[in-house]
Amino acid sequence: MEPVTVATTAATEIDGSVMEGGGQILRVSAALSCITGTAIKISKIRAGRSTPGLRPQHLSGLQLVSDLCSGSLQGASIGSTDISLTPGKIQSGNHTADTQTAGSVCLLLQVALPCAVFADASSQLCLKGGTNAEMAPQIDYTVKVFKPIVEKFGVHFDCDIRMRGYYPKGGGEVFVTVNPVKELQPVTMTERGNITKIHGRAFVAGVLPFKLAKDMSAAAVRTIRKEIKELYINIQPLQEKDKACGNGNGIIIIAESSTGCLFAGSALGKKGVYADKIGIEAAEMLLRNIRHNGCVDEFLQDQLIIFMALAKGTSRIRTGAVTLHTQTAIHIAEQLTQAKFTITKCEDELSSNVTYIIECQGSGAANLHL
Ligand SMILES: Nc1ncnc2c1ncn2[C@@H]1O[C@H](COP(=O)(O)OP(=O)(O)OP(=O)(O)O)[C@@H](O)[C@H]1O
Repeated sequence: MEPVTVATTAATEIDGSVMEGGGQILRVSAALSCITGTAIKISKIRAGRSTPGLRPQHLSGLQLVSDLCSGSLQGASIGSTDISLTPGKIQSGNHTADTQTAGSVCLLLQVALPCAVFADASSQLCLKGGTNAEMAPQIDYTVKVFKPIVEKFGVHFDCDIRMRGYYPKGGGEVFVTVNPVKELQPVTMTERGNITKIHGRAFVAGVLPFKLAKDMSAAAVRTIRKEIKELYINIQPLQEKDKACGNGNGIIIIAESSTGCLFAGSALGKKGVYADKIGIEAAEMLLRNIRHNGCVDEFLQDQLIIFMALAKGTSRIRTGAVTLHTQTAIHIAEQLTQAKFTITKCEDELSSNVTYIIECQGSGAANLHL
């Protein structure tokens, strides 16, 4: 058992440049610092990136965690490469974070959610920034793919998308209510089953013509059809009206399996890129993620590591190729908790399919406030 306590010992040093070397190291280590009560010092933050140090999304994520755990956050400003966080008691209630850019609200939730689960009562998080941003989950991914799967660990939250926001303006706002839990349950997801359903949304917002949404959807359906003949594919073209700030377009396509696995492919419109290409990009991402016989896509993999590390008991998840993001999250989780991960390669001789089982003996973090 790892009690949720107030930090008393020397700070654990985290190398922010290790492995993937990006913002994820900050989120996993800050959340685990908050939950385990361990003070941390992170150095060489995003050292290998073209703009090293904290970007607005990382800074507001750290400030949010510090606020959530009544912590002391030192050295955190835009561009800082060294910060320290000394956590206090996790506070339920209202917390707000604003990237003031199109920085992803989903990445704010990624760092805050595990912390809020260990509060003494429910938390209300008002998160502002981009809802559908590049290199991050789209909010639709967080709600339709991530949420049903983390519920298996016992993590329950509701998300009200009050305003969508896109690059470069941002201006999106989501309101998330998180319920606390005593401890997290381990999860086993090793049987992929058959793909039974493919659905999604292709959207335009602001001044962009509705035709773009229809073109993204049609191109995505055509691409998926080449590999999957028998299933009805419903990718709804949508015009975002009142609840959207600025201009944007994008698509997310979700596949469901007979055993409850969820996979997604997604893409966002970019200046000068044809809508068809956006649709094809998302469809190819989805196909890539269901071609292997794993139970999660390349993104959910890394997003589940912190919950596996915190759960009480052994979790097992079958994946496709293990990403560097996942390996990095494991590295940090093992540094800050007693969790032990192993990765086993599984080769299916009949199908020549290669999958991996990520197994974790969780640290069994206990919420002593409940
Ligand atoms: N298309 C996508 N769908 C779902 N999740 C995604 C998608 N793209 C990225 N993610 C998730 O977003 C997170 C991105 O983490 P990452 O550390 O790369 O971002 P970051 O904080 O912007 O840092 P950096 O700029 O240093 O890379 C990961 O958890 C990843 O799984």
